[in-house]
Amino acid sequence: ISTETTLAGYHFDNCFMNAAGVYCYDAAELNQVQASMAGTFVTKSATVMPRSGNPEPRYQPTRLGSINSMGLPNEGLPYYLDYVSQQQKAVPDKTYFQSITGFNIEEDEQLLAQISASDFKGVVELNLSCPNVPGKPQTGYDFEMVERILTRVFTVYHGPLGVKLPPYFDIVHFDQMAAILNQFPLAFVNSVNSIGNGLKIDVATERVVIKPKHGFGGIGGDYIKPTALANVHAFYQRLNPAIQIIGTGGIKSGQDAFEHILCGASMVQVGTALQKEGPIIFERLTRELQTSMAQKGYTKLSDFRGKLQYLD
Ligand SMILES: O=C(O)c1[nH]c(=O)[nH]c(=O)c1I
Repeated sequence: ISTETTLAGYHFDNCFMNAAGVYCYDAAELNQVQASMAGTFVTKSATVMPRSGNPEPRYQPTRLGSINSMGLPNEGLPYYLDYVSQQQKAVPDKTYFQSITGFNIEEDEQLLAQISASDFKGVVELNLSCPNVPGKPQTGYDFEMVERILTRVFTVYHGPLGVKLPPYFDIVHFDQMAAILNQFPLAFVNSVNSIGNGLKIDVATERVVIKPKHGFGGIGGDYIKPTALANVHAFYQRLNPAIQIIGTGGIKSGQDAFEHILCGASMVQVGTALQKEGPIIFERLTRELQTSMAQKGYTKLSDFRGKLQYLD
């Protein structure tokens, strides 16, 4: 029973990987995902200059998931390009993901120019959905801006590239975003990023649990799985089949991954649960997914990918 997959024309031995932001800040963390059963890794979203991010505490696990307002801390794109370049030489038969995010179109173009000038041979994940930089709106909710960004991006960059989207909650928004995304030769769409600007409260102290933004932060974990599944399936139904789906959100078991794939995902990313259990989680998730598949007589992901049935 195989959990291998293909994305952007590349083969991956396993369909599981980390979600950007989790276990991918530096070489110490990335090495652990690289050494795990994950099929590959994606780096922390990289910006033009290194960033220290928001004041701590800025991440809190909760009983049902997590809340974070990291504020885009990262070592800057050159750091990650160097790391990936090393891994391309050390472990050449794997394809890696570089996440990037600019503060405007010019920065997006600058980041992509840096990638083009490097020996990077992987897949770019353009993050359009960071909810935690004060004053920076979630680009994914500004449809005209998304169209302008993608028009510029595909004019200047010609390698495999996908976008990380925020969750949408309105059918008309799925229709409008799909109409924009279908205009571009995207390798994939990754749904979903955290549900932005949630609030977790410590009732004993009557205080919020993270410092930035009066305690407001992106929500991950069990809370967001129904929204994640809906976004995966909505785009799977609407997008040109050449644009694959990466499913992210609420995956903490093999069955959760099965559900994302049934909704149409070709790759699944793990955030909150990876943060809690560490990269060893990929062994359990892979085993559990294989068990789910075996119980249903499936031997490969394409046996059931996108085959969610309706009641009508
Ligand atoms: O606060 C962050 O760094 C962050 N946190 C998230 O939950 N999603 C994102 O895309 C980012 I860039």
